[in-house]
Amino acid sequence: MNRMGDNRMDDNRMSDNRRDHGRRDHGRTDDGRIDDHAHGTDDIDREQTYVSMLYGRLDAMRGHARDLLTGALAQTGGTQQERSQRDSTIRMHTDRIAQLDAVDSGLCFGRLDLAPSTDSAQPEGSAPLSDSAQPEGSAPPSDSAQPEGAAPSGPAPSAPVTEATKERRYIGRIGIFDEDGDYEPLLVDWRAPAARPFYLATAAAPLGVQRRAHIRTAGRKVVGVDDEVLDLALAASADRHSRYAGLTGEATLLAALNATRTGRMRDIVETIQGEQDRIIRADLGGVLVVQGGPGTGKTAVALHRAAYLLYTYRRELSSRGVLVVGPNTTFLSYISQVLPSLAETGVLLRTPADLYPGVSARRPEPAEAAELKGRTVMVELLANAIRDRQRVPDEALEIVTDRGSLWQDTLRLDPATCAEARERTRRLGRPHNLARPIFDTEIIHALSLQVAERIGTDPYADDPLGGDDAPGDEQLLEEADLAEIRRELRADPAVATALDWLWPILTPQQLLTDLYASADRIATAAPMLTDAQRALLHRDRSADWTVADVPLLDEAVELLGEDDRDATTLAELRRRQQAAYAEGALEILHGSRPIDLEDEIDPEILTATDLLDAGLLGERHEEREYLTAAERAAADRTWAFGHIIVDEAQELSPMAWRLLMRRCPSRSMTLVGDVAQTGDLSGTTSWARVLEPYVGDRWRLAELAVNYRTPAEIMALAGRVLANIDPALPLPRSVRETGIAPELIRVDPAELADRVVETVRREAAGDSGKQDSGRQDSGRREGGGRLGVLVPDGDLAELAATVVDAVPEAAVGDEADLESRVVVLTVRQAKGLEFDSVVVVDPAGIVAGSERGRSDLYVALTRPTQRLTVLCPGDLPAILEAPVAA
Ligand SMILES: Nc1ncnc2c1ncn2[C@@H]1O[C@H](COP(=O)(O)OP(=O)(O)OP(=O)(O)O)[C@@H](O)[C@H]1O
Repeated sequence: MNRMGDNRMDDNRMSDNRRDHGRRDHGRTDDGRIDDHAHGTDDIDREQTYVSMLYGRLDAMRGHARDLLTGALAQTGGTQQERSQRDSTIRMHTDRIAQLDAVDSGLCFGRLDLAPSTDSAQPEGSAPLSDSAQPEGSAPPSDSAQPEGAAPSGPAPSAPVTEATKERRYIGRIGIFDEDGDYEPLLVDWRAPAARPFYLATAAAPLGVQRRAHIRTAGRKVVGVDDEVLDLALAASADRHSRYAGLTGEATLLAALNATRTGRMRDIVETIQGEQDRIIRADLGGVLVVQGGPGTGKTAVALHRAAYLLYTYRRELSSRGVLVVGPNTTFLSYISQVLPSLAETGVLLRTPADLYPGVSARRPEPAEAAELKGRTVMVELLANAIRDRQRVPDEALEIVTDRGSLWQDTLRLDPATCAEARERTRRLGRPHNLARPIFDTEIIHALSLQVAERIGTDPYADDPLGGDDAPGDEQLLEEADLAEIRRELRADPAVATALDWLWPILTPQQLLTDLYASADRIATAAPMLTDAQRALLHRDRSADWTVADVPLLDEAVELLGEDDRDATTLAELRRRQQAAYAEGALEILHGSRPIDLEDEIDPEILTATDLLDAGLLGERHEEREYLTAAERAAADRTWAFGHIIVDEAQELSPMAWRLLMRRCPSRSMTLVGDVAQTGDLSGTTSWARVLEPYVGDRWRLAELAVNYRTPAEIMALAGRVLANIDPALPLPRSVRETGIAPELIRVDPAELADRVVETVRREAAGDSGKQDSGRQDSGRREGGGRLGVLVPDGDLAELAATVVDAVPEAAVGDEADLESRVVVLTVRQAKGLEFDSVVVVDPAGIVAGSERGRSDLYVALTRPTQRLTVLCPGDLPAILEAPVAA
């Protein structure tokens, strides 16, 4: 295992009232070369002019893409190949329009003023920086600026830099080039090497940057410019008064961190910090583990890394696709906007419950059962269960054949023949379903000998006078006759029934359903388990699948061999996806038609929706080639992804790791998580243990140590719980203080529900009732935003009902709408989420609820961005009273 460069920041906490620290003093640092204005309206006006120009270009690019799409949609007929080509073109233009729509908000967010003739020096321990504004060659980036360009592959060489780009470089969500002027970069994609100094430059290592500006916009309007001057002397003097050196774009960062949450995660492209940037841009190959405490930006980093990899290694990844695995559907919907806002739509987002195509595992089950199913002993158990289905009858099987009068008879398969056929077949070591033809051959052969004996034996073989056969040659049938008999036996329904009984073709679903439903089958397959463990597996035949069943289904396919029926399902899935896609293309085109058409549709103007009728749509459905890698991968269990990113990776069971590793034979993976937050019993507390079977010690570790979410006051309380989990685990340092202490409230257990409602009403109404420093921040809305109520598993139903009674718009449990003002969840359901204000109900109940209850409480306490209230029925639990770990 290699540790990536030291990512820790020293003493970098900000409080709201210090947010102006580090802003530039324009008078002191003007180098005379850069057009310098007083910070204020002049700055804003100047940036507005530039930003408006960029939007003009964006609109032109969109208009062009729309015209191309309209043209492609208008084409009809042609050969199969031409139609297929046309559909790929339609897909490309549709995606392009969607991308350009997505980057409209916050198109340009940064500016670098560079020292004259200074190359951006390469930061220590990082990939080389270059002045190139695009990832490959001198053409505009194919992914962002133009769909038809050559796709880049691998880190890019430098491109020549013009005087203009040396002096001032604008950074944004996509690259835009001056098509009328030598393709000079007007806006540099944040992922391009040329944008890197925006994230990495510091006063101590300015990388050629003299000034960095964060441009804040609302819609297309510039509303603020936050400047930083990267001047060592100025920074040194400021640092003497600062406790938070090392952060970039402090003012913009603080505004983002303090902003009221919406229930959807935002991208952090404007304020990525140096330690995060190094992870985002780490090499594609190998396994990278990102370990970090709560709120350190692991999820944000993982998603931006996906966008970066797709940009930099597009050729490799667009054909194999990128899979992002998150803990549950609520979490996926929480993060669902991030990649589209970065103009990346081709990533497949999945929960562990959805990794087996065609199965959506939603049934909850006891934690102990899930833990047992997550153990690797299940591989042996499944293999046993399959062997158990390869039967040998206790007595001879009678098969009444139906093959014409010649040899219509009852054949007999005795146990010894069946056992021998089974043994010979097993010895070849093929998966069960794929071995069936071999078993069939063995049995058919045995039966054909029986038939031959009955109809082909020479009655006079022993009679030297009875015929012209040589003495002892009893068989009158020739090989061709025997082959005919075998063919007829194969076609005989009675023989087929016998074969199905002896060696049934099984789907993984059948295998597991039959196994779980039979105590006898479980006993045979699981001699290594205790009675109590075997009882955990037993369940009703009609019960739905659980998350822990998914890796077992997948493992079962490996042991059984692929079943043809999966291919049929796949074909149907593809057909439906194509239909949905074609409709989507029309919708997008309709949605992004020129604004002036919205008001008054001109009947003279022909739009693509007029040209593409239902018949054509139907024809388009026949085509298969234009599915993206992500869409094809979603329906294909055997798909090998180009890269896999796993969030909350500490929660995966050993069996789930086996499944994921099968999906990524190249082992190009980013695993983000926190071993202090592991809640599932089958999750891990050691990355080395998880990875050893797959990559030995050949993996890299990057650590994130700064908490961007949870204020210092709340982390001090959470630190007590962490020290109780493991005093050796480091507590991430909060980047900011709010001056609001968490409230720990003892309540009468009999009044718990009432007190929950009272607190929810108070928080939802915005009357926090707490001491506040009186500071008001631009991004902060006192009492506004989202409230999370986190309760012990067993209390969810009752407490949620009480809360919904009082606050009808409250959302509850699995798949809750996170945009609701109030959301009631168990801690497990709140994994990875955050709220402006959190009410943790019954911490002792949360701790007692599971063997990993202390980790659950740690997770619960670290969800707020602003305020925390803890309601404790009875006494305060000791775990919250313990001294803060050193
Ligand atoms: N560089 C940054 N700029 C702005 N916001 C950031 C930055 N880094 C992290 N954040 C914000 O901090 C919050 C926590 O980030 P994130 O959810 O990615 O953390 P995490 O490490 O995955 O947390 P957990 O393990 O607790 O789920 C999010 O609101 C995220 O947007």
